[in-house]
Amino acid sequence: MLQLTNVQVDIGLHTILKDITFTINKGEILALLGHNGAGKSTTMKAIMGWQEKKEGTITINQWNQDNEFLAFKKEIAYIPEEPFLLSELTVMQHFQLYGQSYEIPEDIWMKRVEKYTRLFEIEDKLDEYPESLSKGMRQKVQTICALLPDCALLLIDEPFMGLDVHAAMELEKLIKLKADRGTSVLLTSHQLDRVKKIASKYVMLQNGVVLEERDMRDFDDLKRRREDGE
Ligand SMILES: Nc1ncnc2c1ncn2[C@@H]1O[C@H](COP(=O)(O)OP(=O)(O)OP(=O)(O)O)[C@@H](O)[C@H]1O
Repeated sequence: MLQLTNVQVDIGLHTILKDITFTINKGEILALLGHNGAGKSTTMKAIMGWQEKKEGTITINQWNQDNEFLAFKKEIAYIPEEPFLLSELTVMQHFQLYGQSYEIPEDIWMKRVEKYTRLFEIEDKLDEYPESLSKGMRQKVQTICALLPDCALLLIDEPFMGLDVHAAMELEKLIKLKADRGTSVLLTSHQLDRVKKIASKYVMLQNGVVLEERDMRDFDDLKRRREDGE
């Protein structure tokens, strides 16, 4: 489904990502792990085309990012680390914008807006502008925008950060549901306990290179063996 091959990203004189190669299959949830500065957000931005790559290829299904960018982009919904909302649009207008951009049928769009605003407890904020929302509420709006369409790939940078306990639990369930219905999910998170519950695979980044790509089940075993010096 998503394939990164030998992706390199330079920022200024520095190589931030080097030879990044991994795959996510249809309906798979893959966690991108690593310390602060390992290159997780840069990988997400490179997939989105927000960060130019120097080398390598990124494809989703049959679409190559370099040659068919619009078709490629339409396959992705993205929740960035920092909410990215438009100050001149209300909450509802953001949902309408996503509905139109992703051509979601009106009845499905309506049902999802009702469901997600109820689950994330922001039904009473629909006419508000981003500046009057708390950071967590802005995060919820951004999250709902990305959950509205049925994209092939859902990219989520730190999905649970800033969300209250209830919203984080709902999001966890919704991510699993999306994956069960065929969406592939790439997420980054420092909340390992939560990630271990939902991801089936992980890619560990270190200083911009892939250290390992494995089943999530192997994570604790490998960590223990490393700590034991095996
Ligand atoms: N715009 C930029 N200009 C210069 N360096 C950058 C820029 N963006 C990222 N970097 C560098 O790229 C490296 C990877 O950053 P990135 O944000 O991808 O890490 P991360 O794994 O997402 O970290 P975190 O867990 O802290 O979110 C870091 O060394 C960072 O300083």
